[in-house]
Amino acid sequence: MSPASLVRAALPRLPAVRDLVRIYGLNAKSELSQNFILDKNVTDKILRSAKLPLEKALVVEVGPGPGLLTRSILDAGAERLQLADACTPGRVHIIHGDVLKTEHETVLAKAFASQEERGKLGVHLLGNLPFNIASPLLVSWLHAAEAKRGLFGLRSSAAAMTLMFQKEVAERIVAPPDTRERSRLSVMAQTICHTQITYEVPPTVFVPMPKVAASVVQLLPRTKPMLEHGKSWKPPYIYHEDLVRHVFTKRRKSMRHILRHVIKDNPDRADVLLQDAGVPSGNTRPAELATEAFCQLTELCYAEGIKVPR
Ligand SMILES: C[S@@+](CC[C@H](N)C(=O)[O-])C[C@H]1O[C@@H](n2cnc3c(N)ncnc32)[C@H](O)[C@@H]1O
Repeated sequence: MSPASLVRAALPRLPAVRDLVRIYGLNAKSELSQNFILDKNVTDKILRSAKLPLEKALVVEVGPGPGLLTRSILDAGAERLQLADACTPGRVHIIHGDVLKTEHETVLAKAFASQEERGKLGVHLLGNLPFNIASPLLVSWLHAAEAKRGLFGLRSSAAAMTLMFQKEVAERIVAPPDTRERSRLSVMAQTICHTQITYEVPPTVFVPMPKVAASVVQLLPRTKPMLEHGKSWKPPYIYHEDLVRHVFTKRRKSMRHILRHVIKDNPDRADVLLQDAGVPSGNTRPAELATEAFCQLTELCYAEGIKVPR
């Protein structure tokens, strides 16, 4: 028996999640986007498809609900929910609160007794996210990853994210240029991370069954950020966000048209900037633009002090 399985064998058995749901009379609340997975085969598959080395990692799970995904995380070797806490002392720390309002520092302070310990572990953010807050949460993490802040600032390789989204949102996050799904979220995410769908989850595995399917997306922060291009300065990510958002609000227009309206006092500059950013033609539409070209355009516009409508 391996040491890990010895520890596991010595622990009291956790009640089955289906029993916990029954014992505590848990009802999924739609206002909290609660759709639970009560099949461990599914949560194990989510973990396996993530292919993450979790043994030496702090795993931060958002919205554990009845805790089945939590069990799969623990079985994958990560550090250890209330009942799970009692059965696996010290491995689970629970923070009650709105994830959008919880400071990363609160999580770090719960997980690590000292500053020195923080550098020793990688961080993985995992979760079957509440669909109603998934996109704003991801964007806030992208900002933190870009700035190497909080949970994303512990090591040179920033925190990996393995997160379940509504299928349609997942497809937007990973969408390459020239696809129907290509959107603001695709460019924002792909500027900072390598993205891929690792697992498609059919609606039938959730209780209650949602109207839409879900997909697990893995986002691995790039070691060489796209917004730098070897320069000693870089435009703020928030400026990039403003430009990308503005451009996609006019997704049916050409890039030339959009940019000419942004640079009202010198519209003829638009073609030069697009050319310098490597955009093949002024007629290119926002969804056809590669992430690299968006980043170059952001750099050029920022360097020229161009104000982007918010
Ligand atoms: C889709 S359920 C997933 C539950 C569980 N992980 C599973 O897979 O069965 C989303 C969970 O996030 C929680 N949640 C909803 N809004 C939240 C918020 N703003 N902050 C933290 N958790 C939230 C819900 O209570 C629920 O437990």
